[in-house]
Amino acid sequence: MFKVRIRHLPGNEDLPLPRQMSAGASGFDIPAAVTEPVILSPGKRGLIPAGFALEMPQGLEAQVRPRSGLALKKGVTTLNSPGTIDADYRGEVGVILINHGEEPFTVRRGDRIAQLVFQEVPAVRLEPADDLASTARGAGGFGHTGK
Ligand SMILES: O=c1ccn([C@H]2C[C@H](O)[C@@H](COP(=O)(O)OP(=O)(O)OP(=O)(O)O)O2)c(=O)[nH]1
Repeated sequence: MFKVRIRHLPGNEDLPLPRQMSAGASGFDIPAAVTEPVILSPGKRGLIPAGFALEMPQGLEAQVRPRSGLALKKGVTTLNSPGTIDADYRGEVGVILINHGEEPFTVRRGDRIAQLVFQEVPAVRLEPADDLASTARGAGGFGHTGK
């Protein structure tokens, strides 16, 4: 179990904290912290504030992921999916939403627009090398095995 500290930014104490909607849910749903409704026209994107900031232990990240219901029913998703919240980021979490649907989409205060999933991030040091170990795949990629 990891402990992640969270604080509402001033003026957002009325919003619920992100929460898991079932005991086994991976994600903590993020309520929108817009003060006025925001309308995303078809094809448009916007940065929706979440109204809170996080303090994670080093070695964790938080991913901002879409909600499948919004994606399926409205065509609304997170553009940079998954968004990355770094362990050392102390600013307000934001959700970059895009409307791929045919209808305008309205974001209202408190709407659950995305979800936060916490992940462990291994410590990695990149080591410059002249040769890389060979494999059967080699440089094949991008669909080289066919359909
Ligand atoms: O969906 C997102 C993605 C990022 N962030 C915040 C937290 C993250 O730690 C910071 C930087 O994100 P990222 O590294 O993806 O952005 P960048 O474009 O590389 O900007 P920077 O140069 O600030 O790192 O922005 C969010 O609030 N929501």
